[in-house]
Amino acid sequence: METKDAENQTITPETNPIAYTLSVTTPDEVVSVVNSPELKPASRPVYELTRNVFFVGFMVAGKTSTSRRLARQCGLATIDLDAYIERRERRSINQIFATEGEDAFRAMETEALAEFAHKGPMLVSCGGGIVLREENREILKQNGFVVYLQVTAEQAVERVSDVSTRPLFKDLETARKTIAGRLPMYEDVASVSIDTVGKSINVVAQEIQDILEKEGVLCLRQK
Ligand SMILES: Nc1ncnc2c1ncn2[C@@H]1O[C@H](COP(=O)(O)OP(=O)(O)O)[C@@H](O)[C@H]1O
Ligand SMILES: O=C(O)C1=C[C@@H](OP(=O)(O)O)[C@@H](O)[C@H](O)C1
Ligand SMILES: [Mg+2]
Repeated sequence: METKDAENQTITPETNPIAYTLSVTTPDEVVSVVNSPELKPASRPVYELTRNVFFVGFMVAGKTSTSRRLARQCGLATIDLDAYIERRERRSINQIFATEGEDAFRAMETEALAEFAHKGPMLVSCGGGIVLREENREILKQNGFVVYLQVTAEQAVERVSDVSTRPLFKDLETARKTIAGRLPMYEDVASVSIDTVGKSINVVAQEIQDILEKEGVLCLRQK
């Protein structure tokens, strides 16, 4: 499938490796893009990861946007599990929920997580419900550094512009209950927790970069 950027130019591994990794349809593609000898010097990654970094947290915490921002500022590969599932299935998350139900989606989510856990290291933004399955929590804990982005139900409602793309996002009361119910699971997997309330995506991304460098998860590339 051909991918275009904001100027409607075709994105290839050579022209824009970071954007390209957002749209792969097989896990092996990410590895070949990032390690491609064809990359122009200007496109080569500046930093490298020593481990995967998984982003978890409730819907609209900023997992997708923050991991993309960090990928761009550090020159890292990133994959969004929801976007990957949508491209591979050629259907939206909403359509998958509507036609096959949540259990079928959760099975696809586990499969995608397990695939990417061993293709990195890379930034992996997960869907908000990734922590629901114990199997997933084990994969997260054993295969990388887990960044838990915290958000309140009030802030989530303020941020969410279009609930129709998130079948499980209903209203403030449901968001409160879901966050409370998932909290122990997010805390169980978290290597670090970051409060995102009142902070911009750029500020959160910089905070994460500083933590990853301090923890030795993110290093300047040697060559
Ligand atoms: N820290 C933030 N400050 C303001 N808006 C944010 C922040 N993080 C995310 N958003 C906005 O919230 C919406 C959902 O963000 P997204 O990254 O898709 O969240 P998630 O992947 O956690 O569901 C987007 O419109 C995004 O611009
Ligand atoms: O919290 C959840 O159960 C879900 C979160 C969504 O991802 P985001 O957290 O990126 O919105 C998406 O995976 C699906 O709609 C289910
Ligand atoms: Mg997301």
